[in-house]
Amino acid sequence: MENLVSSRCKVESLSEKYIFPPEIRPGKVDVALCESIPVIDLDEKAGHDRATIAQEILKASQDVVKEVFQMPAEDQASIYSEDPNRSCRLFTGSFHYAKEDVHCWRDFLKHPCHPDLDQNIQQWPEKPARYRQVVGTYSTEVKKLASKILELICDGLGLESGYFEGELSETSALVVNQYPPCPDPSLTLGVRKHCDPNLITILLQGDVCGLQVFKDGEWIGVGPVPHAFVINIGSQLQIISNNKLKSAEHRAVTNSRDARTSTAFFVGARRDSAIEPAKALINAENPPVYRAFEFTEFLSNYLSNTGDTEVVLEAFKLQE
Ligand SMILES: O=C(O)CCC(=O)C(=O)O
Ligand SMILES: [Fe+2]
Repeated sequence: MENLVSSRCKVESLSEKYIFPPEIRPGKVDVALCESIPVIDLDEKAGHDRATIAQEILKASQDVVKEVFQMPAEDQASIYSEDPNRSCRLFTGSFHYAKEDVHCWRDFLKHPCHPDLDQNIQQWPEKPARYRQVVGTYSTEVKKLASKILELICDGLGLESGYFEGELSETSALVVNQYPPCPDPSLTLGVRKHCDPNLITILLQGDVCGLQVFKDGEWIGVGPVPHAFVINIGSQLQIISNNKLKSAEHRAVTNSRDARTSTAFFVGARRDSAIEPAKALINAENPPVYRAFEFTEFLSNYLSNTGDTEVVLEAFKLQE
C-alpha cells in the first residue's frame, strides 16, 4: 500500500524510481492539443430525457471512481494487491510492480466486466457503497455503445453486419487510472507509450489534460471534450482490418497541480478466440499482413514486451 503514488505526491522531489530515461520522458508536458480529432455525435436525435439520463450515468460514475482514491487507507488496503494474477485489484505502476525498473506515476483499479457481468460484480470493491450499482450501470451502457461503434466500423470496412459480435467482442474490463499531482511531470510518465491490445477502448477523461497521441512523429494532446468519450482502436482491430485501421500509440503524462482520473473500458476477444485478418478484406492486391493466432498468444507477447507495439505486431506478421 505504501507504494501507491497517492501516498507520495506531497513529497517535494521525485524519487529516482519514477524517473524515465531521457529518450522517453515527456520533457515538455504542455504539448499542443490536436485540433483534428473528429468529434462524432452518435445520438443527435436523442430526446431530452435520454440525453439527461446518459449524462447522469456519466457524472455518477466519474464521481464514484474518484471516491475510490479518496477512501480511508483501510478501505483501500482491502482491495490493494501487487499480485498480477488477481483479477480485481487496486495497484500502482504498470502490470507487474516487482519487475519494473521505473514505475509509472499512476495508481489504478482494474476489474473484469463482461461476460458474466453479474458474477464479476461480486468481486468488485464493496466500497464506496454505490460503486457496484453505478459502475455496473455504466458498464452495461458503455458495452452497448461499443457494439454500436463496432457495427459502424464493420460497415465502414465493408464487413458483413455483426462481424465483431460474439466472441471477438465478448469480454470487457474496466481500468480506472488515478494520476496524483506529481513533483516533476517532465521526468516521469503516467502511462508509457503503448497501443491497447484489444479491439476498441472507450476512454472517459475528466476535465484535466494528460492524454497524448503519437502522430506523424510527435506527441500531441487529446484534450477532454465534455460528455465525450475517446475511442481508441486496439491492435486486435488493426490485425482484423489487415492494417486498414491503425491502432493509435498513446501515453498519459502527469502535472504538478491537479489529480487526473481516467476510466478506460476495454472491449476485446476471448483469450481462446482465433484472430486473423478478415477474409473479406483479403484479395490479390491486399494479401494478409498477419497470420492467424489464438488471442492468448498475443496477450502474453504483449505483456512480456510491455506493450511495445512494433515488437509485438512483428511476431504476428507473415513474411513478405
Ligand atoms: O489516462 C489516459 O488517458 C490513458 C490511459 C490508457 O491509455 C490506458 O489505460 O490504456
Ligand atoms: Fe491505453
